[in-house]
Amino acid sequence: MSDDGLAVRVDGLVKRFGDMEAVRGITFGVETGEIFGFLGPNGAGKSTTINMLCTLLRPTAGTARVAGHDVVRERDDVRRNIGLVFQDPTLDGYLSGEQNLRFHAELYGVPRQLTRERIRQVLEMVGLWERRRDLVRYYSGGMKRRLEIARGLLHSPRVLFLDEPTVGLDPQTRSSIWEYIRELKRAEQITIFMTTHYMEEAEFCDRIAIIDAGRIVALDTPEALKAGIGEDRVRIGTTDDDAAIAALADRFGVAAGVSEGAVTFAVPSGERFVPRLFAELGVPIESVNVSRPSLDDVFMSFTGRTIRDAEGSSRDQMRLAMRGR
Ligand SMILES: Nc1ncnc2c1ncn2[C@@H]1O[C@H](COP(=O)(O)OP(=O)(O)OP(=O)(O)O)[C@@H](O)[C@H]1O
Repeated sequence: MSDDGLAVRVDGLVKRFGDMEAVRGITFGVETGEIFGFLGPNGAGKSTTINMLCTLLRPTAGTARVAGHDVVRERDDVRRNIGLVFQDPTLDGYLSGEQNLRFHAELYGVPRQLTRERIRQVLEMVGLWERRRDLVRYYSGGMKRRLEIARGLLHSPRVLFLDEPTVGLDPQTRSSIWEYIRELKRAEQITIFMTTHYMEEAEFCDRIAIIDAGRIVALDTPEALKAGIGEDRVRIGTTDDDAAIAALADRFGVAAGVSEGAVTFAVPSGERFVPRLFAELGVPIESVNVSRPSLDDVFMSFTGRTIRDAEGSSRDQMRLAMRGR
C-alpha cells in the first residue's frame, strides 16, 4: 500500500515556468480514504499541483508520491492507480454514455469480463444508468460532469483527482455532484483529491489546504480552521468609509479595511459590539452584517484579503504581465 497510510505524499514540491514560480515548495500528506480539498483563488497554483501529482507535469524540484509511487520515477504505476476528472470535458458527444465508458475501459485495460458490471456500477452511482444509451451531446452540463466522474472511477483507482469538479455548474447541480462525491467515498473507499475555489464547497472536505500564490498558508479540517479564528466578522455600509475606518481605529482600537465594497473588521463578539458602534462611531451607518468565521475569514486571516479580492488581484497581475509583453 501507500507510505504510512498516506495516499499522497508531497515534499518540497516546486514548479517553475521560466521566471514564474507557480508552486513554491509545498509539503503535505493526504490520508487514505480522505476527501482532501485544495482551496485557493484563480492562479494560486492548484491546477499546476494537481497536474504534477497526476504525472502530467514534471516537478522542477521536490518529490511527490501517489498511491505509494513516485510521480517521476514510477509514472506508469501512478497512472494505473489514479482517476482524473479535469475542467475541460473530454467526452465524445457522438457516443452514448455507455459507449464512452466502454472505450475508456479498453484504454485502461479493464478485464473484458468485468467491464459490463463495472460500467453498470459506476453509472448507477452517478444516477445515469437509465440514460446510458443517450448520446452524450444531449446530456446537460451536470450529467456530463457526472459521466466524467463515472469514467474516472471505471478502472477502480485508489486516488481520484477532481480539478474544480463543479465549476460552471448551477448551484443545484453543484450540490448534486457533491452528493455523488460523498456517496463515492462511502461506496468505494478511495481517496479524493480535489481543487476548488468555492469556499462553501471546501466545507464538505475532511481536510483542506489553503493555497495562495504557490504556498500552502493553512491546512486542517474546516472546523479547526474556523475555530482557530475565534472572532466574528462585521461588515458595515457607511456614508464615508475612510472616516469610519479612522473612527474604528481611534475609538475602538479596531483595524478595519474595505473588502468587497464594505468596511470590514473582526471582533470577538460581533452582536455585542454592534450597539456600541451605533452609539459611538460618529459616522452614519447604512447597513450592518455580523457573521461567524467562515473559510473566507480563514483565508483573510492568513493572507490579509478575501479570496475574491485575491482573484481580482491575480487577474490584474495577469493583465499587467500580458501588457508588459
Ligand atoms: N504552462 C504554463 N506556463 C506559464 N505559466 C503557467 C503555466 N501554467 C500555469 N501557469 C501560471 O502559474 C500560476 C498558477 O496557475 P494554476 O493554473 O496552477 O492556478 P490555479 O490555482 O489552478 O488557478 P485556476 O483556479 O484559475 O485554475 C498562474 O500564474 C499561471 O498563470
